[in-house]
Amino acid sequence: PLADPDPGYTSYAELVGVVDEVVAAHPDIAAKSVIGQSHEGRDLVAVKISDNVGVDEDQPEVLFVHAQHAREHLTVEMAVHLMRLLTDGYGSDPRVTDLVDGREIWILPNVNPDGSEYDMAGSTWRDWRKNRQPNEGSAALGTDLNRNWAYEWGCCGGSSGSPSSITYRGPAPESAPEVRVVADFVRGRVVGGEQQITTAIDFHTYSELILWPFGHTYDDVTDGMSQAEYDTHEALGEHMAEANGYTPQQSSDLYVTDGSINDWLWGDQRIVNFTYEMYPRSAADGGFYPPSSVIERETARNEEAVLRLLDYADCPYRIIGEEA
Ligand SMILES: NS(=O)(=O)N[C@@H](CCC(=O)O)C(=O)O
Ligand SMILES: [Zn+2]
Repeated sequence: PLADPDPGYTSYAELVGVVDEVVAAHPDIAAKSVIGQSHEGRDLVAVKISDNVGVDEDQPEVLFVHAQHAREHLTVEMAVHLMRLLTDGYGSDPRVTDLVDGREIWILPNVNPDGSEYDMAGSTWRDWRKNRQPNEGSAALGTDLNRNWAYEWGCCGGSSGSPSSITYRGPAPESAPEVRVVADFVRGRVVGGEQQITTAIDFHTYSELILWPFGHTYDDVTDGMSQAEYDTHEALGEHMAEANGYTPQQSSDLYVTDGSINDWLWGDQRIVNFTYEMYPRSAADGGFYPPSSVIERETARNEEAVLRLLDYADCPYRIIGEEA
């Protein structure tokens, strides 16, 4: 971009370059695929990391989603960090090697590239959150991707019907091409009638939280969430929070959301999943725009927590001593 509010953050072009570099350096365990396009036509990329990466092996799959919200740029840096952790560590770090051998890991490093690019195109940050899709009958642009998912969409006052709102849910579930593409990718991981993805993290900023479903209700246990399933989310959330110092809680303890990825991944696909709200804890420490000098520290901070999710990916219910 002509200007750049903080060159330490990774632009979309730089991100594609990093993906190509990682895949070229580790062709046996890393592969890039394009799963679709954003509204403005940018490729939505998926990086698969696993041994025999070109073969769909019968192994538990884990999904990492980054940058649903444009201004949350630290989440793209988290994706870059994870790509490097899981490839550079292979063959040298025994824990990383075992996890890459025994799982198929999918990193979607930026699912809202139009928004990310718009937010960093000027000499100052633009505070953009949504995608860049026009809204019929309105001058206001953008859908909030994290209100556009097709489980209990718009059910509960956890989103807005107004195109100008930053939590605009869109005119219909999956009306945002970026959501449709990612949802189709996840549905595509149902093989022989079974969803191969067992666990997932959707990265956001900020507040330093680990959130689990549901967001659309304050109830722990409800239709689609048994006590054992809730306890599994809570125990795994707490286990990860011990590693990174974030605060673990149900998503609706923060505020009610509807149409979020959390609720769809669990409610529709039965994927045990979490939203990470990364650094900082408060606006006083930079809010959505901490200086790029914190990137290394605040991405490395999540290594152990992510590895703990990968540990349990074969059977998340093991954490409460159950089979499934
Ligand atoms: N990253 S953020 O937008 O500040 N918070 C997320 C929280 C996600 C959730 O509660 O599930 C959101 O409102 O979509
Ligand atoms: Zn967010």
